[in-house]
Amino acid sequence: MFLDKMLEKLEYTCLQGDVHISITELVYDSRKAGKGHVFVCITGAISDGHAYIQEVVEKGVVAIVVEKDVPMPKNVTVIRVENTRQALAYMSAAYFENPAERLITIGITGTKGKTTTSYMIKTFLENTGKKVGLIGTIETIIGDKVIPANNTTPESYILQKTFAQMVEAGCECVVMEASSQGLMLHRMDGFTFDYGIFTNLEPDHIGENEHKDFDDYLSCKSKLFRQCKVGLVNIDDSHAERILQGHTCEVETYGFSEKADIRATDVKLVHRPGYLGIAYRVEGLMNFDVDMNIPGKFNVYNSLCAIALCRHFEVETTKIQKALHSVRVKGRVELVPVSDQYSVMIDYAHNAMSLQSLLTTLREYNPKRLICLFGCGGNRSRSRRFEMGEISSNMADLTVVTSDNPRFEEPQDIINDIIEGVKKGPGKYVEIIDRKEAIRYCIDNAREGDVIVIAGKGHEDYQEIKGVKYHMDDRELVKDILAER
Ligand SMILES: CC(=O)N[C@H]1[C@@H](OP(=O)(O)OP(=O)(O)OC[C@H]2O[C@@H](n3ccc(=O)[nH]c3=O)[C@H](O)[C@@H]2O)O[C@H](CO)[C@@H](O)[C@@H]1O[C@H](C)C(=O)N[C@@H](C)C(=O)N[C@H](CCC(=O)O)C(=O)O
Ligand SMILES: Nc1ncnc2c1ncn2[C@@H]1O[C@H](COP(=O)(O)OP(=O)(O)OP(=O)(O)O)[C@@H](O)[C@H]1O
Ligand SMILES: N[C@H](CCC[C@H](N)C(=O)O)C(=O)O
Ligand SMILES: [Mg+2]
Repeated sequence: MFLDKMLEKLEYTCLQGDVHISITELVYDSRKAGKGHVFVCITGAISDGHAYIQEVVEKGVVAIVVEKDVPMPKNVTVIRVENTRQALAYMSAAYFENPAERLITIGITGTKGKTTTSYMIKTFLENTGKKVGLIGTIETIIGDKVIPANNTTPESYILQKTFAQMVEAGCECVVMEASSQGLMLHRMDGFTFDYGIFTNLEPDHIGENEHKDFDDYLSCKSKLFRQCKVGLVNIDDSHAERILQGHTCEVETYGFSEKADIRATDVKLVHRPGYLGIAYRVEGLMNFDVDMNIPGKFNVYNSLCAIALCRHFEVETTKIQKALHSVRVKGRVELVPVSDQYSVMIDYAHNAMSLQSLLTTLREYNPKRLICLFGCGGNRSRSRRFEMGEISSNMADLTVVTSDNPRFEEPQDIINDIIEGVKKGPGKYVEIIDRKEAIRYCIDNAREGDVIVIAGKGHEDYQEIKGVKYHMDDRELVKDILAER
């Protein structure tokens, strides 16, 4: 492909050389650069692509794209843009021949519920015979191919490449999570979503390398509604109006509010031994009953917005009802069969909002005791630790503080932060740094009627320590502990 074709939709200045040159590959990592490539210099969180110009020129790169002043390398085209991440997105879309235009694209943003909703939508749409690709926190699914995820929303080049592979695999639709960082870092620039979904908003992802404050977080999420054709918005969320500020899409609303286009009413918790579920009625633009065998009031929101979306695809009501009865998402309110006497649940709640909503909804099922085990990730928003500690202390009968992914921090330091939060509330707590031993403690001390929540790691099958991911899966830990008893 010619460089000028890749730059077509971008504003740029050619500082040196010719733009009508043939390019063999688009790269943004010097380690992958080679002859005939164009290299886009990204200013990253850890390193700066502009520092590798000499290296890539020696490897035979014919053009570079920069956003900073750099010494001019010889015999190479140099393109200057305002923002190289944005340039990478536009160039990637062009390089893969705008695959998003050949897919129905559905993007979901919000603090919580994105992953759950995306699987519900995929399941519903597949019931109409459509082939649906998925991109999110757990994995990317392209037809029969499943690739574990690195990021919830991948870098633009990977995203566009994935879209192209989906088109190739015969997918008609793609449902994806649009993370706030993904929106902030221009990973989804260069195409328009057919549908944008807003689940909810609470402060999160605020801190070093993440968002500078709540306004920035909110404004990144709102970007989706200037980049989609139809927006489906949770009208009950107090931030809905701000999320829609400056929107350019058609808007449809869902929620419990009388004003919502699609409403949930008559919510009933379903509690049978070894079974926690929820039932409700859909009203407004659609009318039917729903009975789900996954728990949690928040799953009313998740399923309601998936239903609202499916209305646009004319999915038959009976198919939605059937799909909802069987839908399950790995590591999201996932019940592990352990005992008839008590319940063990693996969940991905790893911030204040999710833990609060999780524990609130589990309380409603009237467990004898609610036991909450969790740790917090290192090198992530520190405020999560104090907040989660306090919430658990206020809402659980017993909090078991342990390790999550410490990354480059000391596990004990993270635990100390959590305990500072726990101490603000009235709850009892124990501290067991080793995650397996902490789970063992919960199981050894379980009593009839208890609900034990193992929170924070959900689908993850690793524990990340100092840059290395060691195999660890909460499901396997539970199984091993039971076998060792
Ligand atoms: C902190 C952060 O956001 N890191 C992400 C980011 O890294 P970065 O671009 O800052 O990379 P960097 O290492 O500083 O390097 C800068 C540039 O120099 C280049 N480089 C680097 C070294 C070298 O030798 N040569 C070279 O050319 C790199 O290729 C890059 O282009 O860009 C990478 C590629 O897109 C991401 O994989 C990586 O995500 C890491 C894994 C991450 O954990 N990110 C989190 C914060 C994140 O994005 N989370 C959101 C939301 C999660 C959710 O709540 O669901 C997500 O969407 O995943
Ligand atoms: N609509 C919701 N509102 C509040 N909490 C929710 C909602 N849906 C799920 N949760 C809680 O949040 C956790 C994460 O849910 P899910 O993975 O669907 O959200 P997400 O938006 O994809 O999160 P992440 O950004 O971490 O990937 C669940 O395990 C559950 O505890
Ligand atoms: N996508 C989230 C995942 C956090 C999950 C938790 N287990 C942790 O490691 O902090 C993040 O990167 O902030
Ligand atoms: Mg997710």
